[in-house]
Amino acid sequence: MSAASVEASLTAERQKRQHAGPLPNIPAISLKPFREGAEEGKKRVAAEWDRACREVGFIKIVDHGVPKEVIDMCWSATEAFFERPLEEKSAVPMTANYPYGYSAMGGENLLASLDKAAETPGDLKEMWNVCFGSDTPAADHPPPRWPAESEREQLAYRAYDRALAGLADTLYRVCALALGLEEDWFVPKNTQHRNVVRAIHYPALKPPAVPKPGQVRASAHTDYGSLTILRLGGEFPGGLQVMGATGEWIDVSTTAEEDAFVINLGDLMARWTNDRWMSTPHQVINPPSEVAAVARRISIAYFCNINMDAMVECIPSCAGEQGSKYEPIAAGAWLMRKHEQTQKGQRCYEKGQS
Ligand SMILES: O=C(O)CCC(=O)C(=O)O
Ligand SMILES: [Fe+2]
Repeated sequence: MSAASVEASLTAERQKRQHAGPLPNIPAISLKPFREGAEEGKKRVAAEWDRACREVGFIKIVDHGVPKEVIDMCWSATEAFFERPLEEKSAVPMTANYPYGYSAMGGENLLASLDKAAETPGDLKEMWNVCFGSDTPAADHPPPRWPAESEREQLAYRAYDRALAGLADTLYRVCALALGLEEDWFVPKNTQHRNVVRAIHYPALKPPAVPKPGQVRASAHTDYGSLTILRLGGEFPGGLQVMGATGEWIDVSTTAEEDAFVINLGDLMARWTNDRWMSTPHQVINPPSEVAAVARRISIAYFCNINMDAMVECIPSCAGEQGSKYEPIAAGAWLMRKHEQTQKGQRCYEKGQS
């Protein structure tokens, strides 16, 4: 993908945002009134959520109800995982057919998910992905694969997955009310969900490991699924940036004290809502060179993916006067095509396919 075509695709995203006024930062929403259950509080949260999804597509949530111990356990299991020798991590590789497991430094190029031929170098990160699935998984759901002697990681990730699946359920309920649907509208779409815990390690950049021209920690992209729930680390500058209303990049970080998750919407949600809500471009930039040799960063993303065979077609309350803008698509087919695009050396999609 040439620099010009990257710019063109990001410009299109910027144009979509022109209707919204510039916002100084991403909005923050407390889930407390929703979790308390009173109708009035739920409605208020849903209205804030709708506005944030229409104008920004990125939201900080606080009072989310996920126990701190569960987050801390997953965090320390993640640090321990990335300290394993490369052979142990590589024992469970991410492949074209298994979109989970371990992906080594440079193994993914997120920019490639926006177009068909990204020629920039792979992203400066390694990743560990686990998909536990729902309590009633599809028959073809692959059981999670683990490296040897990983009981601690397995327990910590399992607990995190459970807690985040619960949070995802709450967020889908907020989405449903925000779209004028019955609160449990998304429940049947998630009976066989494929939510993924993705731990990401962006190592410190010590010479000779310095970025190649154009190489960044996570290249500009939009997420593919419905909702992403991010837990951010990183006490150093050089982190997540989100495209704001007028196309500028906004730095997004969280502090330990605020105990927030950062939520963003993915392409399927934008499509489902007929672009009422945004799947916002974002990236992770490199740390400034003065601190690059020590500035390691970890984040844990939780990608909420609905049932693979669920059809995504314009939600009735989003059709408006113009009607549906997109053809219905199966969620799984969409996700797998995106995954294949980003795997280095596995560009098995047809050229010319959109
Ligand atoms: O690490 C982060 O802060 C964001 C990662 C991300 O956007 C992704 O993996 O899709
Ligand atoms: Fe992302």
